Amino acid sequence: MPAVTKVCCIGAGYVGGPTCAVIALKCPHIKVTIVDLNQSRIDAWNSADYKLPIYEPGLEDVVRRARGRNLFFSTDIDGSIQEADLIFVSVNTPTKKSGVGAGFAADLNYVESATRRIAKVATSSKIVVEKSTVPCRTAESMRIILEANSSPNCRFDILSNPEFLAEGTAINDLFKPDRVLIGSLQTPEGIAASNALVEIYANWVPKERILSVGLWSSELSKLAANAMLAQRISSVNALSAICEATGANIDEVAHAVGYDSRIGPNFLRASVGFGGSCFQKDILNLVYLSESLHLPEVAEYWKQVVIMNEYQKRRFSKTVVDMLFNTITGKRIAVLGFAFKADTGDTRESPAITLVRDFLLEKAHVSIYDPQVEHAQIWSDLSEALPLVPLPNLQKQVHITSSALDCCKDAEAVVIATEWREFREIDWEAVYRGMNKPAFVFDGRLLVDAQKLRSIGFKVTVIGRGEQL
Ligand SMILES: NC(=O)C1=CN([C@@H]2O[C@H](COP(=O)(O)OP(=O)(O)OC[C@H]3O[C@@H](n4cnc5c(N)ncnc54)[C@H](O)[C@@H]3O)[C@@H](O)[C@H]2O)C=CC1
Ligand SMILES: O=C(O)[C@H]1O[C@H](OP(=O)(O)OP(=O)(O)OC[C@H]2O[C@@H](n3ccc(=O)[nH]c3=O)[C@H](O)[C@@H]2O)[C@H](O)[C@@H](O)[C@@H]1O
Repeated sequence: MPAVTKVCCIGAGYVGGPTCAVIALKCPHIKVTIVDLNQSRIDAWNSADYKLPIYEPGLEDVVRRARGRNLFFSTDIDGSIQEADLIFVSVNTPTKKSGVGAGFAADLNYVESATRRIAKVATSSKIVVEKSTVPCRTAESMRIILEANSSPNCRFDILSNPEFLAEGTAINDLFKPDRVLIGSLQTPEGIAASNALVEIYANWVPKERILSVGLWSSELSKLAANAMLAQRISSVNALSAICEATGANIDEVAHAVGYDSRIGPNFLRASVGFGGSCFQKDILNLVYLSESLHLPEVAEYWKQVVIMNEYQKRRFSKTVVDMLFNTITGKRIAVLGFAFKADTGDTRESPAITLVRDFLLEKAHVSIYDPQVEHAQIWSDLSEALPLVPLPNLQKQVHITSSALDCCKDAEAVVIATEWREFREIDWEAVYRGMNKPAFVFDGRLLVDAQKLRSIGFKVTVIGRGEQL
């Protein structure tokens, strides 16, 4: 099989954009075109002042170095498919909202329409790479669609190459991945296609970190990795509830447990709950897969990870109400952070949305500050979370500010929902002066120095710490 010289990536989102921008940077001999149906997203990727559609540390530098050289962003999907030797399908795979499997199964509509587009317009053979996270055996459906619709002189080899980057550290994760996973059919053609993709990554990833496996193992490994990561967080969050009830300290417990080299220290940070577009969706996907395979005990096991996460969010918002003398009606609650984690402007499944919704249902006034999230995104998320509340009513109850200090002014309580570093460094004495008394801080991210805040006068509650106030 000849070496790949032209790559197309369908889907210019959080994964397609950074992943293929890095491929372009590291492989100057390959032309990479990232395409999307969404014109405004492509315009943002092409913007002269590099106001890119996603915030990701280091991304702008990568795009500056490669864009116009061998990296292009376009809405000419057909043209880009036609010229490419290898096509990444990197479209969204959200949880289905209706029909069979609603609330659990992945909605494969976008994957299917991208696949059908490839089949329709391709005039030469292609390697088609599943980059999106998909249920096990999706590659089989893609193959059937491609073979049934393509012209006779086109051959399609399908690979699975799931992405493991985390938002906020995407560029570093892509530069130095723990591993690159490539799944293929174990036929001579499948292995040749896999080798062609290995050659691309080998431009910067050590070969021993590029793992070649079977197609179905690759698809399942991605769901498994996310499920096991989320499981760690739900485990530590379950323990945080025990800590609060017993006087133990979750930091100390996680540290002690993580010291065991078999367990390891990472991803044991108690929080107000995990968010992000993937953990919940991928676990629900695994639950659905298990149920479809008539494995109800396995399905129940994984479902519990999501149930625990919902419990943690509810538990936290209840603590706020309980501590504020069992009512927050008419009180102002300042929510610091709206993104699902620090260093991203992404709010998908952010725990902050659930917290704000809970506070609004308790008839509180809520101020929100996040250094990266667009105000329009916050309104859209809250409108979706409270579909029965018209936007003008929402706007009477919610106030979005452009600084942490403004956000906290006249509040009864500050709730830390995202671990932005700047929240640790704000002038807490000034915050205290501007608040109603008693002034409460609820730290859902183990971020602040509780003792220091207490010495200023705050009443501080930290997730997973037995000692309160
Ligand atoms: N966000 C993340 O950190 C990670 C996401 N993933 C997986 O990667 C996949 C993509 O996720 P994101 O990039 O976050 O989604 P996204 O929603 O940010 O981007 C997907 C893009 O695909 C475009 N699109 C959809 N159908 C199309 C079509 N037929 N033709 C052209 N463009 C089309 C959409 O307009 C959108 O811009 C998902 O399966 C996700 O589970 C995997 C690892 C990390
Ligand atoms: O498939 C995906 O989309 C990606 O999902 C996660 O990446 P991401 O969601 O971007 O971010 P994480 O750092 O994993 O954080 C997820 C959530 O868990 C929370 N978290 C993380 C770690 C921790 O110890 N505690 C904790 O509460 C974060 O605050 C955040 O809300 C995985 O880490 C990636 O490997 C994977 O590629």
